Amino acid sequence: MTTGTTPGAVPAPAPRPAAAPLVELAGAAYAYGDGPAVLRDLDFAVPEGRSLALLGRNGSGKTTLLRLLSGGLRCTSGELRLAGAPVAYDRKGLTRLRETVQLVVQDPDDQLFAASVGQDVSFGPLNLRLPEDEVRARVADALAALGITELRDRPTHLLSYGQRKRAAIAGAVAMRPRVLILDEPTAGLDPHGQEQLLEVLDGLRDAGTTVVMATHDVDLALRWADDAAVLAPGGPRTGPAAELLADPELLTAAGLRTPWAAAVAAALRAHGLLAAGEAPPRTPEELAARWGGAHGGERDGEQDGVRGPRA
Ligand SMILES: Nc1ncnc2c1ncn2[C@@H]1O[C@H](COP(=O)(O)OP(=O)(O)OP(=O)(O)O)[C@@H](O)[C@H]1O
Repeated sequence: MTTGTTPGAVPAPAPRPAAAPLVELAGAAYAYGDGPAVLRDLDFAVPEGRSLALLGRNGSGKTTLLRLLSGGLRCTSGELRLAGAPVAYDRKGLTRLRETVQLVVQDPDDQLFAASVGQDVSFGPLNLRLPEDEVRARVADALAALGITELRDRPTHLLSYGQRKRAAIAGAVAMRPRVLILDEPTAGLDPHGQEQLLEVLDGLRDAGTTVVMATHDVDLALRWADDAAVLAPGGPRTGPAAELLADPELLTAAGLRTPWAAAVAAALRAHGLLAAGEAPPRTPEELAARWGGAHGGERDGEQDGVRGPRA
């Protein structure tokens, strides 16, 4: 096992063994206690090997859905399936699920509990009773992937909020999940921290990890995600992020605003500056580079370093 030093450099997960979706909810419903169903009749398969942004208004059930997918909550009806087989909520079944699916909750303080970063990140692999060398390699790789190798011996309570977020994500990454789920991971991060985190998540996805992120940030979702899942009153809609987040009816129904890039694309089209089928700009930098005249680059040129979803 190699121990990488480049952020985002983690070993690729094992290839998919089954034709069925790796993780899916089938006919799932969930209600807290005696309360009304938060989610009902939910069929939701996580598109594999891609990045997915989960969006919806406050209280629409994003966190609940993520907890159902990761086994923290159990459907009140319907089922969670792993590679086509219903998940057994016993120790063995949940261990198997957690080897495949890892959830990073929104508040890192709900996830970090060991004295030092290294101890915290090693907790999951140790729990799997992996050999010591393997645990060491996983911890080193996860810390490197998150760019926090130098924080290994730092007490967790002395970390900044952004560092705690990274440490919590490293703990999940050390489990080498094939599906990494994050609940609002960019909330509370400054713009630089957000960009760094998105690069880390891109690195994980490019290494083969499926990355699912709940977010309220439609601009970030459109820029970062391959796919989107929008929790709307009629049920969730899943599809290419560029398609769903340019659907005004869906956005209105889900209480989401129009992403900046979608509004700019509509304006460019209205002025005949964007041909049908031509990719719209995803960022202000790309707008300036392609349409900015003296302020930007070539009209058809792709600006180096401009981030965008994969084709
Ligand atoms: N522990 C709980 N007990 C009872 N009801 C809960 C609990 N957690 C969430 N709910 C309710 O379930 C519904 C969905 O909540 P959830 O946290 O899944 O939504 P969300 O889309 O993640 O919201 P937000 O965008 O505000 O984070 C809400 O009506 C909420 O009040």
